[in-house]
Amino acid sequence: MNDSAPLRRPDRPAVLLIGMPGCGKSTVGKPLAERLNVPFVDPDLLIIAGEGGTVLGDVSENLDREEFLEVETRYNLAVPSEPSVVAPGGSVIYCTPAMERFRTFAVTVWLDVPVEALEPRLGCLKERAVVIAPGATLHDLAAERRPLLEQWADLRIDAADRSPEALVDEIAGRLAE
Ligand SMILES: Nc1ncnc2c1ncn2[C@@H]1O[C@H](COP(=O)(O)OP(=O)(O)O)[C@@H](O)[C@H]1O
Ligand SMILES: O=C(O)C1=C[C@@H](OP(=O)(O)O)[C@@H](O)[C@H](O)C1
Ligand SMILES: [Mg+2]
Repeated sequence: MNDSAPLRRPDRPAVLLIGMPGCGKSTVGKPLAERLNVPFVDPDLLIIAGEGGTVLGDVSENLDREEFLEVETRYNLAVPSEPSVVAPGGSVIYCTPAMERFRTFAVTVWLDVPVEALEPRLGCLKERAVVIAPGATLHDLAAERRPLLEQWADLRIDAADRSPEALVDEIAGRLAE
């Protein structure tokens, strides 16, 4: 993470939201896109529409971890490199080719929410298709993902105990600096 580089650059017209499942990427992404007056893209919805099913779990149930990440990589690689706010599934950080490409046209913002705040927000992890090893806890997952989130993020936002509106204000403000 490089906190001193300018965030807003003409060659990076998109905003990519990353973070643990339940941190609010989809919830914050929509009003952030409205604020920035750009389209909102939720690649998970494109996966469901393209692969069939009503929740992502329908897509993932017959796939192993690597197969699911291949599907996720493919759909994220297809996101247009245009002004937009993109809110993929939290597992996008494992999709290296897609992340390398996002890095060429998006500012990556990490919504950092502690596990204690995520737990009550998350319903069925299986229905959400969370990429988690059998028997692993959300704490295990957060510890595994933190280095990757640090690696990919241009900006970390402390998103604990803050409303989506407050987060939109902060992200839009930081992008305008
Ligand atoms: N800032 C927030 N404060 C309180 N609840 C939130 C906040 N952001 C999201 N939520 C709630 O948490 C749940 C997960 O949000 P979601 O946007 O689906 O997260 P993600 O896309 O990161 O998995 C939803 O029920 C949503 O209403
Ligand atoms: O973090 C994860 O392993 C996942 C989180 C889910 O998305 P959200 O982060 O939007 O909950 C899911 O759709 C994704 O593909 C897998
Ligand atoms: Mg989401």
